[in-house]
Amino acid sequence: MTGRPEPQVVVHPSKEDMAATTAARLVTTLVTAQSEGGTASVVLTGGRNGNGVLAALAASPGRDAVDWSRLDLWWGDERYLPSGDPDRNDTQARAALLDSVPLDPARVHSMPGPDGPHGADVESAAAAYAAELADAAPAGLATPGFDVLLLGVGPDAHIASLFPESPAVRETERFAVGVRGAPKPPPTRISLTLPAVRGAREVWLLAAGEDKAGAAALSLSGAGELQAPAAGASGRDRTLWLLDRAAARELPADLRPPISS
Ligand SMILES: O=C1O[C@H](COP(=O)(O)O)[C@@H](O)[C@H](O)[C@H]1O
Repeated sequence: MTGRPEPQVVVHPSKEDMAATTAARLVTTLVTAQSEGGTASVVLTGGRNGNGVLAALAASPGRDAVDWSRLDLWWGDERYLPSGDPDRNDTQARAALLDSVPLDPARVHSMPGPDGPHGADVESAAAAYAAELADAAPAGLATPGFDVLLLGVGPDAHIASLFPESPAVRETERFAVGVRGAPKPPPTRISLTLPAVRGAREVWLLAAGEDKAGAAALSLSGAGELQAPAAGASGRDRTLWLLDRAAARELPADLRPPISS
């Protein structure tokens, strides 16, 4: 994508350090956004690395610097399961952090599930989420001004529920789509699309663990977004790859920065 800053890569000594440092970075970014604009807006990710960051934030004294009542929360994707299902991304985020901070429930924009008004019709549920995004968007835009959009990176370089070579990763018009037949369970999901991801001010890709090394190297070495959806994720102001040492292991030497302590 032209006209965007090049991705920045930060390598942390361990997965735990990556989670704690990213949590601190998130606090700083949210506090700055709130002091400049009154509110802040974050898109959460599911997965092990995203939940690790939320758990680190819950455990950090810095969390009290955020005005949680003035934070809008959205999701990058959701596993299309009934509310409260332990495999839903929002259930896991609530357990890791959201249940322990004083959020305004009206600002928590979970994606629907099959127990909601759309039943098994995941395409309608995704369209409803796209409409919710549009309702919260500034005039003339289709998505809210996301300050930070978090993305876990799967071992196959998927982000959100945009899997390699899938129809969802090819979507260029809609901002949220239904996904069927995902290669990772559960097969039915809702996902933001690359156009929605690219509307965020900052996009942070989280990858810790050996199983992410191939995906990080592929995405950062010029692969196309159909093959490596993570390669297509970028923020308007900043794209940050936040890795641990194991996930950085296969990066070409010229892309591998010193380990940050
Ligand atoms: O299923 C999903 O997986 C990805 C990556 O998860 P991880 O456990 O391999 O880190 C996640 O980003 C996505 O939100 C989720 O629905």
